[in-house]
Amino acid sequence: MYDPEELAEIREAKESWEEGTYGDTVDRFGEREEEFTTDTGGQSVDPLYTPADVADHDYREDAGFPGEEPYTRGVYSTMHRGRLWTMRQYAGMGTAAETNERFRYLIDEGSSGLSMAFDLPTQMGYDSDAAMAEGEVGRSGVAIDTLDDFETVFSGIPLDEVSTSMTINAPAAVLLAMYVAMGDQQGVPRSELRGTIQNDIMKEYVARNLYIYPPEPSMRLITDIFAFCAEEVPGFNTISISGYHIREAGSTAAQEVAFTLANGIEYVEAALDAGLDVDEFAPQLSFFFNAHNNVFEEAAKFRAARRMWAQIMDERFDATDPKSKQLKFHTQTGGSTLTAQQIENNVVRVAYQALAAVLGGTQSLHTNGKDEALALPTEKSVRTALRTQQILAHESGAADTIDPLAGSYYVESLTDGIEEEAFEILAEIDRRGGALEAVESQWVQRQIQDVAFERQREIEEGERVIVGVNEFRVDEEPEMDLEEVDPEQEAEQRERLEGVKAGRDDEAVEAALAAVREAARGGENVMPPIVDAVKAYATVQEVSDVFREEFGEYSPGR
Ligand SMILES: C[C@H](C(=O)O)C(=O)SCCNC(=O)CCNC(=O)[C@H](O)C(C)(C)COP(=O)(O)OP(=O)(O)OC[C@H]1O[C@@H](n2cnc3c(N)ncnc32)[C@H](O)[C@@H]1OP(=O)(O)O
Repeated sequence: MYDPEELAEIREAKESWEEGTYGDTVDRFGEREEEFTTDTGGQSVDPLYTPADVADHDYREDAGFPGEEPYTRGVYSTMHRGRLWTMRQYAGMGTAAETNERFRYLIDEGSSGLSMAFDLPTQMGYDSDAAMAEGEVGRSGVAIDTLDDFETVFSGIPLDEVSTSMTINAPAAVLLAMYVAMGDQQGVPRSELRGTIQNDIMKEYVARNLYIYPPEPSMRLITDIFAFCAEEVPGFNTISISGYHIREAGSTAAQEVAFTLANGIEYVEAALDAGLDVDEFAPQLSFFFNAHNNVFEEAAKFRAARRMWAQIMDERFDATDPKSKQLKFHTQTGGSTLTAQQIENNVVRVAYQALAAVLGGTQSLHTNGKDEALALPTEKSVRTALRTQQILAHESGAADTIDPLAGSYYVESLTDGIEEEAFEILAEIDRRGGALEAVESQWVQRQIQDVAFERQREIEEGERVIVGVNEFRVDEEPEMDLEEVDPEQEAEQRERLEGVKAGRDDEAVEAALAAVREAARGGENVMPPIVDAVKAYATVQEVSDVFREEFGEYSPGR
């Protein structure tokens, strides 16, 4: 990209700067650290970057233009100038009615998409009246037992006007079926439904641990969803391949990218093995990443991930539809970076993390509430979190030009570095027989644990400064006004479920569940019978139990 002669001059001038102007000062005063590294320690950070650091860059091949391959600069041609990212605050409160209230509040305050958090029993395919559910109903999100709960959650919310993301994995097929049934009830054509189901079982095995079935049938459920959506709900994102939890478990930024894309590759291969055509399902794959504190490293990570996915889809899978190669992603600010000490400092952390996500070209963003690591966020902290996005969108200028960090010698070098490291990890995963093998043998988990352990040591020994935790401490009682879950609501939800069960047509439920079983045993797509079952008010657990009986349950460490 640069004239070789000019480059040689720059290199020479930099050497003389290093020896003279800079070197003299370092000799006299030193620097704050012996070695500077990126937040996750993967790359050392030089004092200064120059054109020499991007000398081997080919602008068109490595950066290109927004909306064009390799999508380094963004998946859409106008990016945030054309449409701001979706402000999508993750929420789910105890009962369906409370969740409906919070959703309406968020929409009134300017949220542009919904993101539904489910309680643990729902995420594990249990109803609120199951013994396993005791003490957990409505705690970490909303309890959904039947379509009746969905009707309450979405009351007054037209599904053709708002897109909804659902953080549901093992029982994703059932909740997707409920969303489709809800749309049918509201008279919204299926082709107009917009949203995302997380549906990412691989990262449950790696980091989040909310799995039910063994890998093979889990993959079958996922590819059935891909096929069903391609036919019936083509605008829905069928999966949100998530690096977020991998990073929360302690990975580096490069590992986050590598393990997430490796899981993506595993899904594409499973779908191809199931006989789908790559361009039929790949446009609706979506991704989900974390944003930690190092603004430049994080922005570079998003750029690298886009460039890598385009290459993988092109070279490995021969995708031809441009949409198959566009890595669209949601970002959530880093939960593990929040501190209980001086809780208001979290607002500042979240703002930097959100800036990184926007500079990195995110499609959708959740900004954490300052209290989110401790409890469900209060209405006030949710509002501040949303306002953080609105200030970024309307006051900071960060959304006014596309990929503004491109061309920064530093950020381009970081982008290259993350890409290189992540491709090396992908090659190692290939050598180990693919992502599933690497996860089942615990290799992936061990890689993450090693980094997490080292990071914890650095914090404990004061090598890594966490403001308010190991430095800049104050001696004060944390002032916290945390959201509390009403203990009565568990009993209320059980009664509600009992009422639905008493009022439904049991024979219709039996027949619908039998059809689900038949599809599970045979090769038919399981989605149409699940839609029928939820319309008959079969519960999440009743459908999940059919699969438990047919597929068995997973226990790790075979
Ligand atoms: C931690 C916690 C836990 O563990 O419990 C969690 O997991 S929370 C996990 C929470 N997860 C989430 O919330 C995941 C959210 N994910 C998503 O929303 C999706 O997967 C996403 C990342 C693809 C974003 O989808 P989205 O609908 O918000 O945004 P899109 O980018 O698809 O844009 C919406 C529509 O606008 C169009 N559009 C957007 N921008 C432009 C532009 N500049 N020019 C022209 N068109 C544009 C798109 O083509 C699309 O249209 P069209 O639709 O017609 O193509």
